[in-house]
Amino acid sequence: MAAAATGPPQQSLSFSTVQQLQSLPHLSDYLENLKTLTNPLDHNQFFHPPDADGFYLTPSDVVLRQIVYDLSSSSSDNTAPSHHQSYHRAGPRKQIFFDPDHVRAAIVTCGGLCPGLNTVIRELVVGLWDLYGVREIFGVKSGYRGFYSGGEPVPLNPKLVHNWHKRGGTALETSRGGFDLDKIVNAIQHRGFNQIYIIGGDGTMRGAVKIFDEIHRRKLNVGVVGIPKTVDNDIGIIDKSFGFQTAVEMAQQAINAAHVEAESAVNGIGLVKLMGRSTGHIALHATLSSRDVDCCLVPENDFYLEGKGGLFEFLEHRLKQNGHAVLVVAEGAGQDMIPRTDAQKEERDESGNLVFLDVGGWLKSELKKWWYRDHPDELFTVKYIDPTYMIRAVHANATDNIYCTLLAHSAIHGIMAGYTGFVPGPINGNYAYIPVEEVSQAKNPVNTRDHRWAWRILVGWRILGYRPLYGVKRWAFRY
Ligand SMILES: Nc1ncnc2c1ncn2[C@@H]1O[C@H](COP(=O)(O)OP(=O)(O)OP(=O)(O)O)[C@@H](O)[C@H]1O
Ligand SMILES: O=P(O)(O)OC[C@H]1O[C@](O)(CO)[C@@H](O)[C@@H]1O
Ligand SMILES: [Mg+2]
Repeated sequence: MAAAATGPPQQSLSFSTVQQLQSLPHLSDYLENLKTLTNPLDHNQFFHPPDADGFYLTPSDVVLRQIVYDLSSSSSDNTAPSHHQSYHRAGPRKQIFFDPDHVRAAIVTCGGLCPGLNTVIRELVVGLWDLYGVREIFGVKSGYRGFYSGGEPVPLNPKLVHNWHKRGGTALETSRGGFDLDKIVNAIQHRGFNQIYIIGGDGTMRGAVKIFDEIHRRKLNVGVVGIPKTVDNDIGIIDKSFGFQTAVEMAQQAINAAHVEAESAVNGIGLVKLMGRSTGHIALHATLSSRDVDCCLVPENDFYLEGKGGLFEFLEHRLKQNGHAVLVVAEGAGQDMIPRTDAQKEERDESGNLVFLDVGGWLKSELKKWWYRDHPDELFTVKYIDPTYMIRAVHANATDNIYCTLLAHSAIHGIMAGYTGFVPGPINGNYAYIPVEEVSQAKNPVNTRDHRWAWRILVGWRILGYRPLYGVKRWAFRY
């Protein structure tokens, strides 16, 4: 192609990056003489395509982790080993390592709720049943503790779960805490489970690593797969977690209400608190998609209230300019600024997560103090909306439902093929198998530094005062 008449000078650049294939644990790593069978999909009239060779995946089918490179740079982050990694592609294999007649699958959900949990459970059941002919599928009730306490696992079948994708929550129930490794693995052995599907967030994945390690140590013929669930979208490597988009969509209702309330008052502020313990993805995406939000506070960026570049100065400006303002805050933002008693400093939930204080309630009271101190004679209103569980206690939207289905089926194909200690997930749009240990350590903060996300950085910069005070609406349109 001819070089453009104007524009940057063209350089000849070469691209030779060696991709390291991330090894994936397999039952044959520690068990000898495992029998293999031909995949029953071979005889499935709906699945078996004319070109069977192209249908099944082999170990040479990989997904690249890094697809964006700076070809002119040899010393940039692009050379970091993690960016050169590739992962096995998810999907059915020609040979399977489990006889479907001998599979006893267990499904468990742990941690907080997330839209799509029931869809994943449903699709695990339907997929195991219809694709592979598995008939012994059990739901473990109430999280990790359900393996060893609280009654018998529930037998599951397609008829029972047929409409579960239309229900929020988890029909298997969930809980925090109760992780007792020995009791869990003893129960797995005692009940004869040989495929364990563990659906949960970062804490759950750390537990899954321990279960996988213990099963490995005991040399059990048991496959373990983690299915990452986090409404906060705080799990790394994968593109995003299921339920996140649904939550962002649900948050719009709260933002709309805050906007209406703010607009309808003199010097009105609509304040919305959204979930996000350590990451501000929900707050940020809800902000940017709404176009009604003036300021978004996320845990990844510190902010301050008073003085030049502080939140109050920004709001003062917006109220003068626009008569009202909408503020969105992620629950994990500003936690260091809220006064805590000694008891509150120590308070943790059953899983050991620090219990957060209500940043929304605190901000509301600080805003009022500020306004009436500086403007004693002017009207002012703060309407605080905390939709908390309303954004996650719903069923998944259409996009998340498809995502959950692909995740569940990827998990089944992987475990039937003998892989274990892995997580299925989309990387750059393609489903891959990632070692659960790697996923359990990978975080996914909002990237406030990368130039590709300049529009995001502005959200924080504006508050810190490095930029003129512009609303998100205006900046978001520019990019
Ligand atoms: N380091 C760990 N080792 C073993 N088990 C853990 C660990 N961290 C958490 N768990 C267990 O995992 C389960 C879920 O953990 P947690 O309550 O932190 O939720 P999560 O999986 O992080 O989900 P989310 O935070 O998205 O709601 C609990 O049963 C908890 O005891
Ligand atoms: O009140 P629960 O059920 O412990 O869950 C609240 C937490 O769970 C999450 O939804 C997911 O970690 C967080 O955003 C929130 O802090
Ligand atoms: Mg968590």
